[in-house]
Amino acid sequence: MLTYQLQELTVRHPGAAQQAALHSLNLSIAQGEQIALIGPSGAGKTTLLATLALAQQPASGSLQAFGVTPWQLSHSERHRLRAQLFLAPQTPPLPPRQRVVTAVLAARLPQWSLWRALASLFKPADPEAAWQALSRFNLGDKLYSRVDRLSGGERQRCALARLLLSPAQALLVDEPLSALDPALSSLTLNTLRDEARQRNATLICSLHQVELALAHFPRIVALRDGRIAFDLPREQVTPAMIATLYQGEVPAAPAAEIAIDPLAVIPGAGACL
Ligand SMILES: Nc1ncnc2c1ncn2[C@@H]1O[C@H](COP(=O)(O)OP(=O)(O)OP(=O)(O)O)[C@@H](O)[C@H]1O
Repeated sequence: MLTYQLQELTVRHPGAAQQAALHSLNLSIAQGEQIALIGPSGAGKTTLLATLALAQQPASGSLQAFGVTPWQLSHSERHRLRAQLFLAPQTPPLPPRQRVVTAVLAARLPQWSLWRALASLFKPADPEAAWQALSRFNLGDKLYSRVDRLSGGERQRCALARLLLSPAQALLVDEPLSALDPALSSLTLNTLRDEARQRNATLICSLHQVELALAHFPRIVALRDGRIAFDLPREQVTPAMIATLYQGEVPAAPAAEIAIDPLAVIPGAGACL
């Protein structure tokens, strides 16, 4: 079963009508796949994730999600389909004065009645579940903190804890590591991958850290200038391809790390999925 099928998909941002952010993409993604999206700044990674989350309507081409064509559905049918998708944006829009427990439990709002949702604002309905989700990102001690007292990295992990509580079957994560140190980066990617594997969800994660993309993800989709530069199993990604992808850009990873054989930094290469 396919989670996504894109054919000749072109996406333009409102106000940038002349310039497409994504040009004629063709992509098939099977249920349960784990994919890293890489590419230089402005390549189109966020736009692709927003399009897959049905937050951005394509200008042309076709997009199927879970076998249906979302933009041909009624508004309410598309809303129901969105419950199967979870987008964790780069900068999570968490209400600043809210407590972490409430912000995390908000992931369950679509499943709750209005009455239960309102009641949970005053007395969190299932703080134990929120604590467990936060603990998997090493953040259990922040359960009752206010969101605006969290650091940037803690906010990001708080948003990812929401993902664990959502029932989504496609997990779309935009640069989850930008504010995290190396140990937390690995913990975060491992937690996301374990969760996706356990529920057989599809995981698509954009990353600036090429070495972590190669170390954690079996399939690498590289974007440049809104086009797919390559779409390969990580074993087939060469240092030359990475160098070409980031040519003319300041790479996120130091040149020394990019210039080495990617397989050399992959613990148990080929063992994923
Ligand atoms: N809201 C917007 N309005 C107009 N153009 C936009 C908008 N958002 C992004 N773009 C443009 O679309 C293209 C793709 O941007 P996108 O944010 O998807 O790239 P990215 O690969 O995620 O970049 P980064 O790694 O810097 O986050 C860029 O040329 C960008 O300038």
